[in-house]
Amino acid sequence: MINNYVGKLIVYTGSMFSGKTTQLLETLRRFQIAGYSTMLFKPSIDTRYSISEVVNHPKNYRFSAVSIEYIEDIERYAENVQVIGIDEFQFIKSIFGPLKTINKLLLRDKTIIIAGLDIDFQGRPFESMKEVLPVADYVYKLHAICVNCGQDAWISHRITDEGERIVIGAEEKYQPLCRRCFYRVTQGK
Ligand SMILES: Nc1ncnc2c1ncn2[C@@H]1O[C@H](COP(=O)(O)OP(=O)(O)O)[C@@H](O)[C@H]1O
Ligand SMILES: Cc1cn([C@H]2C[C@H](O)[C@@H](COP(=O)(O)O)O2)c(=O)[nH]c1=O
Ligand SMILES: [Zn+2]
Repeated sequence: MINNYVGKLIVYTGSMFSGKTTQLLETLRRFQIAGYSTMLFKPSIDTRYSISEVVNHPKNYRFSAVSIEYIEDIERYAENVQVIGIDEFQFIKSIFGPLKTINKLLLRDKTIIIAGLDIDFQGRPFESMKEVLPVADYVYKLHAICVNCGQDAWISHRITDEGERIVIGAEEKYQPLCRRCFYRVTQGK
């Protein structure tokens, strides 16, 4: 097979439960079927469901993954890899800014598929996602279903009283809500 799909940046974003991880794993699987070598990375703080795998919420997709703290770590692992997946991109730290490494890898003809939250539980954009979204070749904004009204969800509403920005969890801590339901629930509007 001729592997001529190279050097593209693909981003899946949206709230929790919108299908970002499922799409990322399905896209990686398709590249594997097409004969490309792949490697998946995730932030080391994300220990939800599995330490050595990325697993989607319904647990019907799983994929072996390497835990990293910094985006710069990828260069060490991915020298001979054609397609790189990165889950929970919003939590991957960087020394020189995420674009430096991303651009370097793209210029080495590696295709990169990112899945990450666009905004946090208060609606503030995640900085690293703000950097990659405008420079991506393909951006897919996905939507969960608002658990209150069934519209497209916009935000991952935290239902515990934890105030820190990073709190790892799933449905026991977060609910996808549309904008209207979020403001009604949080500000009584
Ligand atoms: N409110 C919801 N809206 C849509 N999907 C939901 C919802 N709650 C649970 N799910 C499940 O979550 C899946 C998406 O999981 P996943 O791909 O891990 O999402 P993400 O990575 O965006 O959090 C859906 O296919 C569905 O089975
Ligand atoms: C909104 C929000 C989420 N998180 C955490 C919760 C989960 O562990 C991940 C998101 O996972 P998913 O695959 O997108 O469902 O992020 C957080 O720490 N802070 C937040 O504001
Ligand atoms: Zn709603």
